[in-house]
Amino acid sequence: KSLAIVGCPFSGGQPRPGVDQGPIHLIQAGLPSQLEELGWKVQFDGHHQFEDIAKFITSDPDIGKLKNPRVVSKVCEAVAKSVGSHAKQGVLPVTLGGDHSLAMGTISGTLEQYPDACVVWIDAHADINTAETTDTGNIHGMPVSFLLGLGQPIPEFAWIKPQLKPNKIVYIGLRDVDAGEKKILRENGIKAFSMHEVDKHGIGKVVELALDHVNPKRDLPIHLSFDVDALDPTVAPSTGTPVRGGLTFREGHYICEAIYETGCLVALDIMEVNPSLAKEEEVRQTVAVGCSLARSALGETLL
Ligand SMILES: N[C@@]1(C(=O)O)CN(C[C@@H]2CCCCN2)C[C@@H]1CCC[B-](O)(O)O
Ligand SMILES: [Mn+2]
Ligand SMILES: [Mn+2]
Ligand SMILES: [Mn+2]
Repeated sequence: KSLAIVGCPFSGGQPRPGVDQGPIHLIQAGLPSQLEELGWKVQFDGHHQFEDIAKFITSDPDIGKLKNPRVVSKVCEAVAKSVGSHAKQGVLPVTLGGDHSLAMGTISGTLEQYPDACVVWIDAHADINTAETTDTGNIHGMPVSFLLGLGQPIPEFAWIKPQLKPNKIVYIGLRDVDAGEKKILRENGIKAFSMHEVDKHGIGKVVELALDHVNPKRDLPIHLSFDVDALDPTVAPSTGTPVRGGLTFREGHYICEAIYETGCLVALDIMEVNPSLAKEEEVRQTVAVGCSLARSALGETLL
C-alpha cells in the first residue's frame, strides 16, 4: 500500500503568516518514516510544490470580499491535479497544509477519481461561506461552498466542478459557525455533529451516526479532511482560528482510528497547523498531534 505526502506550503486562504510552514514542520517531525513504520510505501514530492504559482500572478485584487482569489484558485487547481494523479495511480494522497482553502483542491482531486466518495469534515468551523455570506473574505472559510457549487459562480473558480452533493458530506466538531453558514447547512440539509452532539452521544456514537449518514454500507470511498482547530486549543494551540470547547486528544484520534477501521479511506488532509503562533513547546505539541492524527488515520492502533 502506497501513499504520497503532498506538502502544500500555502497560506493564501487566510491572513496569518506561518501556516505555509506547516508541512515542513510535520515532515521534520518525522512523519514519512512514522508512516513507513506502519507499512506504507511513502513518496514525497518535496517542500516546494505549488510555491511558484503565486509568482506568475502579478496582480490579485479582491473579488468582492474575497482575498487572494486568483492565487488561491490557481494553487487549489494544481493541488487537485496532484491529488487526482496520485489517486489515479492507486496511491493514497496525504495532504499537509497549509490553510483549509486547499480542500477545494484535494476534494476535487479525490472526486475526479472517486466520484462516489463521501467527505468527513472535522473542524470547529463549517468552512461553507459563499462570496455573499462571508464576513472575512478569507477563502479558508469557504471551500465547501465551492465544492457544492453554492452561491453565485465566480469565473476565476470555474475549474471547480460541483461534484460534491450535500448528502455526501458530514461534519464533526462544529462550534463556531457563522449565521450565514447555519442557514446554508439548514437549507441544504447538511448533516453536522457539533460539540453538543459529541457531548450528548459520545464520540463513538457520533462517528457511527456520521458514517451511517454518508456511508451507510461502509462501501464508499472516504475523504477525511481534518482541520486541527477541531481539537481543543489546549490540545492543538498553534493554529490560526482556535475555538475553546473542542475535541479532546482522544476524541480526535478516535475519529481517525474509526475511519481507518472502515477500510474506505482514500484521501487524508491534515490542515491549519501554523507553527508560528505559539511558544516552542505548544508548536511542538501541535505538530506532534498533526503527525499522530495522520498515523491513526493510516493504521496506527493502540494495541
Ligand atoms: N467562518 C469564519 C470565516 O472566516 O469565514 C469566521 N471565523 C472566525 C470568526 C471570528 C469571530 C467569531 C466568529 N468566527 C473563522 C471562520 C473560517 C475558519 C476557516 B478554517 O479552515 O480554519 O476552519
Ligand atoms: Mn508524485
Ligand atoms: Mn477548516
Ligand atoms: Mn477551522
